Amino acid sequence: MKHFLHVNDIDSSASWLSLAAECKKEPFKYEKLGKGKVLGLLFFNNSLRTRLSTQKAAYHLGMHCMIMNIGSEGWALEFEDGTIMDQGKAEHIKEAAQVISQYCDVLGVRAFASLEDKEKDEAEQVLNGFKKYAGIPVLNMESATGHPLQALADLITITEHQQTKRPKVVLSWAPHPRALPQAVANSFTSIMRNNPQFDFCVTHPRGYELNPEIIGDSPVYHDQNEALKDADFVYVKNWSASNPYGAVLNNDPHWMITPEKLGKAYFMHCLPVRRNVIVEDAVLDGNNSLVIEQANNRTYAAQAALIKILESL
Ligand SMILES: NCCC[C@H](NC(=O)CCC(=O)O)C(=O)O
Ligand SMILES: NC(=O)OP(=O)(O)O
Repeated sequence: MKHFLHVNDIDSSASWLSLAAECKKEPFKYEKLGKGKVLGLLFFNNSLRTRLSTQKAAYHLGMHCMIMNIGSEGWALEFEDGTIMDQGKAEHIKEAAQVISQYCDVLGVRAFASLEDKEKDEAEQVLNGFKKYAGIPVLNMESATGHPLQALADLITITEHQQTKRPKVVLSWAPHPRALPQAVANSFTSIMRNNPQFDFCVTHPRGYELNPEIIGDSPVYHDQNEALKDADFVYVKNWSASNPYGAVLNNDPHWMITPEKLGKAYFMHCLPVRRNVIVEDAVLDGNNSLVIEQANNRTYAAQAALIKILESL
């Protein structure tokens, strides 16, 4: 039984990319694989793309999909062991996960970082709680520290548009009014490092350092213009600071991506994106934006991950 929790669960980029391409060309090719199987999708946070593209992927695979906004419609869940549950939380993950697993064959979970307790976020309490107690394969639909389905869709998109053998790919921080998770930046960095054919670097203001274990030996620039020089793909994302954890330290509008900064490079963002805060209208409305195609590829990324899971059952 396979889970899809992290980009490291992509055992071979080449084979996953060709599987996704096969699904894009012929979406119903694996329709029989999921027949009679139920995919449960649990959302502790909002979603547009993840919810609809995963549901569409399930449809292509012949699976039935059950969706619950568990964060707002379900009982508040307790994740700690041995707690006296006399406060607000009505149900323990131990029962909830076992019950759900009787209804579903595969379980997708979206549970963002709290951005309050770094240790708990890094322990992936929610995702690992379901993995531990559900006993069925778990699909990460953005957890506290990662968004591997997004990273796979991004890898597909870059591969489809690259014009040279070793394109330069820059991950750039951009300002945002709210404190956002590091999950997207983490998974994008990990998938770039797992595919060293890309000339990858990161740029962010001081104070926004990502986890050093994830960054590894990737070059990091505090000067955005220096990082963007000769870029082929510019992947833009806000994330909150690491110290103090979850803080907004910088709102400098000079980090916003403009057509001048982008030059000839392609613009990428996972969406949803704040116009004229993260990126100027002219970039999103111009020919170099890949954001719509990235969102399209979410369906085939989810389909590839679900095929690998279904084949392991
Ligand atoms: N999965 C796509 C990104 C989800 C989330 N963005 C957000 O919450 C943006 C919300 C806002 O713009 O208010 C994030 O950054 O991880
Ligand atoms: N990119 C992404 O995961 O979008 P949603 O948050 O809308 O699912």
